[in-house]
Order: sequence, then structure tokens, then C-alpha cells
Amino acid sequence: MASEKQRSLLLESTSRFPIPPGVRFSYGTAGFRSDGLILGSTVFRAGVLAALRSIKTGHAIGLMITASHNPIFDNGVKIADPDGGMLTQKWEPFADALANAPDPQHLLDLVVQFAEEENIPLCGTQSAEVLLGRDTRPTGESLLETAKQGINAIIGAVAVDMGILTTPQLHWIVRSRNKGTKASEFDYYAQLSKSFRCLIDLIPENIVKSEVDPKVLVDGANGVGGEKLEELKKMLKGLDIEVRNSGKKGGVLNDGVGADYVQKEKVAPSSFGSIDMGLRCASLDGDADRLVYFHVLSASDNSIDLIDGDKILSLFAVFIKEQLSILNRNENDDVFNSLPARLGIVQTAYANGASTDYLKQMGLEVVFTPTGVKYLHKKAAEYDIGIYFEANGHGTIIFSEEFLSLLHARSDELSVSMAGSERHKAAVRLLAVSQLINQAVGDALSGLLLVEAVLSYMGWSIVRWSQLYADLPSRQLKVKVADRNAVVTANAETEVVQPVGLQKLIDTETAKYPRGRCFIRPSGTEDIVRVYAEASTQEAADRLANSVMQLVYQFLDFTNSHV
Ligand SMILES: CC(=O)N[C@H]1[C@@H](OP(=O)(O)O)O[C@H](CO)[C@@H](O)[C@@H]1O
Ligand SMILES: [Mg+2]
Repeated sequence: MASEKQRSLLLESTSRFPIPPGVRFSYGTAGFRSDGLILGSTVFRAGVLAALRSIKTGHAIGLMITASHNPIFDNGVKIADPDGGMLTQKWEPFADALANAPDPQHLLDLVVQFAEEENIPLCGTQSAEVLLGRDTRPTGESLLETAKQGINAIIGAVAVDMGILTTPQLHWIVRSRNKGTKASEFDYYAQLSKSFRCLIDLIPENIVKSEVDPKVLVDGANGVGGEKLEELKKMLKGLDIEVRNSGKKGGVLNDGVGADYVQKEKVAPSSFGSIDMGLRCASLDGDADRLVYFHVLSASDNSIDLIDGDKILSLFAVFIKEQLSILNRNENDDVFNSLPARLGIVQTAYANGASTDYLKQMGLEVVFTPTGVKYLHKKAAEYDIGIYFEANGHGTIIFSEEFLSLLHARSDELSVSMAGSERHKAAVRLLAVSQLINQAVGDALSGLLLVEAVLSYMGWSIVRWSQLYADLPSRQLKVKVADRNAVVTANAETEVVQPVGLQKLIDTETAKYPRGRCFIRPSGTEDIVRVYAEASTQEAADRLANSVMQLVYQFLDFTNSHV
């Protein structure tokens, strides 16, 4: 039961942040997002939710103010669960209801009812801790203050302001804090730089380094990522990083820069051009949880060869598979003890078909989930080592606790029986990867360091890496319809079940094109239906996408006029 004091505190605090008229908020794949100026009530309520989640779980919760790759005047809020992952899907309907409660009394009723259902004590003796972070957006500072007020509206909850952070940093800090390991921003840099150094120190001596350019140029999207990379750089040895678009020279966040722009437009971001031709370049998104690589192709325009999330995933998969096979190589019958690991690759339907073929040819197990990292992460967690990436560059590698403890034990054994052997080194490398790569969420900074370490290990240039396979030409279109939710899909979003009959026509259209593949789904973050098409030539991919777009118009207009 909620105490009287709690009830009046919640009523009084909520009344300070009335909801804007005529807007409906929905906790999508990216939390709540909207124009930053109308988000006050939503962020306040997200603070209330985070405090309740902390009481429920008995652990610290994260609250991040960011709108990732959206334009600068947008903002948003998302919650990190105790393991550093996304808020449990089970609480999303409550998040929606809370954000849209029309007045303080409705909100109080919702909170009291939910607390009863979930057994959350609100009698004033409980404690809760919420760690807050924000990116560099102009509305960030005041929204963070608003979130604090939401947290403080729950008696016993404490808000800890961690200041400006990348989204993955906040998730990492939440996870580390709850695991009882070192958890400050400095500890994050220290862990990344130490494990990176370990991987570099273990590069075989016979690697031909001449092919690899020592420098990487990084587009910071004029956001928090560039700023934090400059910090990390101070602690790194053995890597030359040049950060551009760090936001210090007046560029606008995500405006003609950043991983989303580079991946969707397939062009070089601003401040990159023909003088960088052939150099290894990377791009982060606005809150640094996405990473793509590219190299500039031409001296006359800003066309690029894009190395997207699928190719980053493939590079990591090649490396991890190789280390597992070295670790399990039978060099000496007497002491051989293998450490079998289930390695799983998780993609979405947006993964380029050529990447899936390549991964399968390597003998890897590839599975698909719907779009949205919460789905990919959950699936990847079913393996000893799960590697997941969205084509847009969000992804990571996760190691099960059980496998990690076996790996630690094996590494200790090998350090005695076979110190300095390739098998021992492989075990140490895998452990270093688990420290370097963010286990909580996709993280552009840790992903960048792992790419750099693996390329050095392989002795590969960016061109060699890009040649792992050739992407199939593809086209993505956005279709504006009256009600995008009229489209219902199944089979990891590759099949339309509603409107009935549409899938059959998509299939007929797709069958006309060699290597054709096409699917549609309603976006979870924008009010549109997305069409994705792939085929053996760009012209064919474009034509397929366009004809399916026409089908969507026909069917959805038909559906809507009969509802
Ligand atoms: C095709 C595409 O890139 N979709 C993105 C986009 O989701 P949509 O539901 O497609 O709008 O934003 C999500 C959150 O950032 C991200 O997880 C996802 O991959
Ligand atoms: Mg992002």
C-alpha cells in the first residue's frame, strides 16, 4: 500500500509537469522520443518508472536522455535494466500508460495499482537508486533535472547524476555497479584501453603489417561519441585516432554526419572527402551506440564503400571462430581438453543476404529476430558466445557467465601447462574480447577498438575486409500510409499476415528477380511502413522496392476505406 505521504508527494510533483495536449507517447524500440520541448511530462514519468523498477529489482537502474541519430531538437528517454540491457518488455505497457495518464490523479491510480500487482512496496521504507546520463542535446540538461524530480517523487529513491555520457557508457556503468565491479566512467576507459592493449600485444609476430594503415579517421556525428573518444584516446597506446565532427567546431549534431546518415545515404559525412580516399574511416551515431566503417571511393564525389553492421559482425565472427578453433586445436594428445562453445550469430531481415550466405558458408549458426536490439540481445544470450548486429551498426558480442568461468579456468590451466602457446594466447584473447566489448549493449567506442584490434591481428586493410563478400544491391523505402499498424507480420517480420493476400503478391513480384528478396514491416520509431528489397542488380532492387510500395498503397488504402 502506498503511504499517505507518498500519495500526496506524487500528486503534487506530477502536477508540475502537465502532459501536452493532443500527443500520444509510446515506449518503442528506442524508448520515448519526440521534440525535446514537449518531453517534460514524459521524462518526469520515466523517472517515476525508473525508481519503481529499482525498488522492484533491488538494484540500480539507468535513465538516459538521448534521441540518438534524430535531429538536434528532438530528445528522448530510455531506461536500462539492472543487467545494463533494455527495460524488460513486460513493463513497456506500464511505461506507455504512465506517459499518457491525463492528470495527476490518473497517474497516482496507475502507480498504486501497478505497485500492488507487482508487489512493489510504497510505504516509505524502501530504497532505490537511479543513475542518470544525457547526451549533448540542448534540451538535455533541463530534461535531466526533470527526470530527477520524477525519481524524487518516489520516497526513498536516490537520483545519481552521471552527467554527459554515451548511451552505452551509462548501460555499462549500470551493469558494472550491479555486478559490484568498478563502475565509474574512468573505469570504463581503463577497462577498454587495457583489454585493447592485451589484444594488440598478442598479435602474432609474422603478421604482415604493411597493408594496414596505422590511422583511423572517426566521424563523431558532432555528438557525445566524438568527445568521449578524445578522452579514451588519451589512455590508448598503439592506435592513431583522428576524431572529426566532435561538435567542438560548430557542426550540428547528426546534420550531414553520423552513422545513420552514412549508412542510409551511402555517402561520406561532412568534413570527409576526396583527400581521405583509401583511408580507413568510421562513423558513430549521435549517442555512440552505432558504428559503421567506410572508405571514400572517388576523388570527384563523396561516394563511399560502406562497411556496415553486417560486415563488422562478419569480421568479429571470423576472429572468434578462429580463436575457438585455436583454443581447441589438439597440439598434444596428453593434455588435450577441449572447451566446446556454442557460437550463435543473430541478424534481422535487414541483414544483407550476402552476409548471411557468407556466415552460413563458414559453418556458423545464423538465426533471425524481429528488428530492435532488445530482441537480438535476448536471442544472443541463449549461446555461450552470441554475436548480434543490425545492418545499421548496432551490435555487440555477449559471453555467457558459465562459458566465461570455464574460459577463465582453462586459461589458468594453460598458463601453467602451456604458457605462451597459441592455445593459451587464444584463451587470453577471448577473455580480452569479453572485457573490451560492451556486454550490456552495442557500443561504438568498444566496437571500434575491437575492429581495430582484429584488423591488426589479421593484417587486413579496410579494402581486404570489405572483400569478405560483396553486398547484394538493396533498396529501402519509407511508405506513408494512414495506419501503419494495419500491417501485421510474422516469421521475424519477413511475412505479412495482414492485410490478407498482400504477401502472395509480394512473393509473385519478388520471384521475377534473380536473388530477389523483399519484405515490409511497420516501423517502430517512425509513422511509416518500411519496404526492403534486394536483388542481383541495383536497378532490379529499385524496381522491386517500387512495385511493392505500390502494392502497399493499394492494400492499405483498401484496408483503411473498409475499416
Ligand atoms: C531499418 C532500421 O534501421 N530500423 C531501425 C529503427 O527501427 P524501426 O522500427 O525500423 O523504425 O530504429 C531502431 C532503434 O534505433 C533500430 O533498432 C532499427 O534497426
Ligand atoms: Mg543510437
